[in-house]
Amino acid sequence: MSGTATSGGDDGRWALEARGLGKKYRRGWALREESFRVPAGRVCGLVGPNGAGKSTLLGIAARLVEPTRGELRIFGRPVGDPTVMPRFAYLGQDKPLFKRFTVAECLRMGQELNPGWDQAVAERIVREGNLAPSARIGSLSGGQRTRVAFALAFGKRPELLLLDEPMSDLDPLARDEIGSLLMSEVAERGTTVLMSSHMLSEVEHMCDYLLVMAGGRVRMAGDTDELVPLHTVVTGVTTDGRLPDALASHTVIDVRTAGRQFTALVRHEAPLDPAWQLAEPSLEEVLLGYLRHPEAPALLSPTAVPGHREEHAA
Ligand SMILES: Nc1ncnc2c1ncn2[C@@H]1O[C@H](COP(=O)(O)OP(=O)(O)OP(=O)(O)O)[C@@H](O)[C@H]1O
Repeated sequence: MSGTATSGGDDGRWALEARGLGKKYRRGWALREESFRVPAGRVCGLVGPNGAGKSTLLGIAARLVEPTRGELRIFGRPVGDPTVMPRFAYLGQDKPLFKRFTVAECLRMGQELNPGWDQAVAERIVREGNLAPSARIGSLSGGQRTRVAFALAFGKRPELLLLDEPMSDLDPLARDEIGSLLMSEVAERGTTVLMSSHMLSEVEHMCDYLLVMAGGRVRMAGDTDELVPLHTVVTGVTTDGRLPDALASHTVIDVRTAGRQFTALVRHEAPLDPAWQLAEPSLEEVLLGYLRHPEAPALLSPTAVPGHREEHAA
């Protein structure tokens, strides 16, 4: 983990720390006074169904959305603190680039606005997409515009990258290339990434931390390595069409029956019946279980709970 507690009272161990963070729109709460944290140096997948509150959370972190309640800290500083802005880059779903600018002019703007600008990195991303520096943004395809937006985000050399469904309009090759670039940034520079995505295979491949949301609430948060092994896929037989009583000793997240057989994703809280067939689920299976059942009891690992002391995070 790359973040450290720094002088001046800020605590760099937590890239994001939310306490009672809420956002209410006229039609209701988009984020319901939630508390969680994301350690620095991690790639955190932000997962949830449409309308879960993911963009709202990313918008609050990027200072585009004003919270109604609570507080969000970035690297230990309140999100409104002027020292926070240069430390993150945000890539929203609509990527608002100036359409009349050329690609080169966009990069020049990035250079002028950002003191730590890395022109070589930004140019490389543009070049690998075969984009002419003289091409106007308005003439580019959606995926090509996304590439320029990525060049601007990476060129800023941020400590925190806030990405709202960043790769949804990239072709498979560009997706693979930008994904690798993201992973090498994380490995080389300890950049923290908070990335919303509906592509569970992408989340499984890239993310080592999770924030699962539904209905404006956090349903699961923590280290993937800690969360996944708390679950088991149990297969067994029903009795007279009923699920076995012993299943009720565990938290059942998702259960399906086919003929006399049942398959359940459970959070095991006691030894599991040896008559059942047991398997460790993939991250994708766990995510699907929680997405299908947003009413399942929330699961936050200690690292994800603000105020919880975490020795190995220091
Ligand atoms: N500017 C806004 N004004 C009013 N309501 C809003 C606004 N932005 C979001 N909402 C509402 O807040 C809730 C959460 O929306 P949000 O965009 O954060 O969800 P999301 O998880 O990012 O969804 P998606 O996966 O579809 O992008 C939704 O019910 C949405 O209608």
